[in-house]
Amino acid sequence: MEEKSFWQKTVEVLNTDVTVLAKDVAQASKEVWQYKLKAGLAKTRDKLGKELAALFGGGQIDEDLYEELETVLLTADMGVDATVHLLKDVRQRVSLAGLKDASELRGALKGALTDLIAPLEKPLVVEGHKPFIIMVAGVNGAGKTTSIGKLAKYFQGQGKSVLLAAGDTFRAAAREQLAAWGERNNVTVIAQDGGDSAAVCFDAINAARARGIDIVLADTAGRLPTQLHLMDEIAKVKRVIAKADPTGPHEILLVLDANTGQNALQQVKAFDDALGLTGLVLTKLDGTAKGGVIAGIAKQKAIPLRFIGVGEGIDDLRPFEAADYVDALIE
Ligand SMILES: Nc1nc2c(ncn2[C@@H]2O[C@H](COP(=O)(O)OP(=O)(O)OP(=O)(O)O)[C@@H](O)[C@H]2O)c(=O)[nH]1
Repeated sequence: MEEKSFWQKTVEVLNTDVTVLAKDVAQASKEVWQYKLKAGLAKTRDKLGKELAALFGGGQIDEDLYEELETVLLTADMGVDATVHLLKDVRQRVSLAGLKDASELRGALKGALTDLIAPLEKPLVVEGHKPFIIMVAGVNGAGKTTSIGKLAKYFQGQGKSVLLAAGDTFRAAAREQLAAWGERNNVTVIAQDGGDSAAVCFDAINAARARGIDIVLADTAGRLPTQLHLMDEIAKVKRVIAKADPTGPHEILLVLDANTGQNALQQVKAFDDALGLTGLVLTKLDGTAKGGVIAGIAKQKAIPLRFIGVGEGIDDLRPFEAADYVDALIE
């Protein structure tokens, strides 16, 4: 074999160092996120954790214990269906493993909850279309505009170029919020004074195509599922996007505020009926003790939970990972 030159050896060493460094950075970033997730879920964990600690403190597993567990899960906003499902699963685990002591229920519950919410863990892959068009919907104040800013930063971090469509033409402040954010981060924002949402999205897609942009993030105005004319209007936005690109939109995200608890389930159903959702974003998990709502969502219909938000900071939105979530929720 030919002897390697000095430069070949040097390049090899440098490459190894860069790989090791990249791994260190990725690991550190994951640890920071796990810490944030834990801190963010503190309110839910404090409530749930204290109640579970009292239950799992000791003694025998009996019917009274199951009843108390049922109450704890319901008050953590898991909802009736998810609670019934979890209790059944926990009972099965107890009988299969021959568990007797209450302290052993913790592991059984964690296993059952992880299995229930695991189908929601499907990260968004923004490949296959250029531009990849992501339409963002939700009720007023759910965190749509803020999440779009965070997502733009997240995708830029993956080396993608991003263009924002200020499709929330109803709230002038939303357009300004997006424009200011775009300016700070060197991201083009397509907006119109008083224009309609569908027209802004149409223009944005054409602009993105002309500029060779990878991803279009389209904001829309907040609306309640009961405002039927506004639900019709958002269905029109989707149809107009498909006129600009017959393959789009490639992702239709519903942004949900975790504080709404069980009400989130109705929002998912109504927006799914109107738009055919492909993904969810759950924001403000940091401000609520209702983090259990994820279980309710999973039980109703496992629409992928693409991202969860645990704060107002630009890096406080990340892909959802079921096991991390359960670890942060139940110690
Ligand atoms: N604590 C916390 N606050 C958040 C999070 N995500 C968004 N917010 C805050 O929620 C508030 C509303 O966010 P917006 O992004 O303006 O909501 P929107 O859905 O665009 O609102 P409309 O345009 O009125 O429909 C802002 O003050 C955000 O900073 C989160 O994960 N945690």
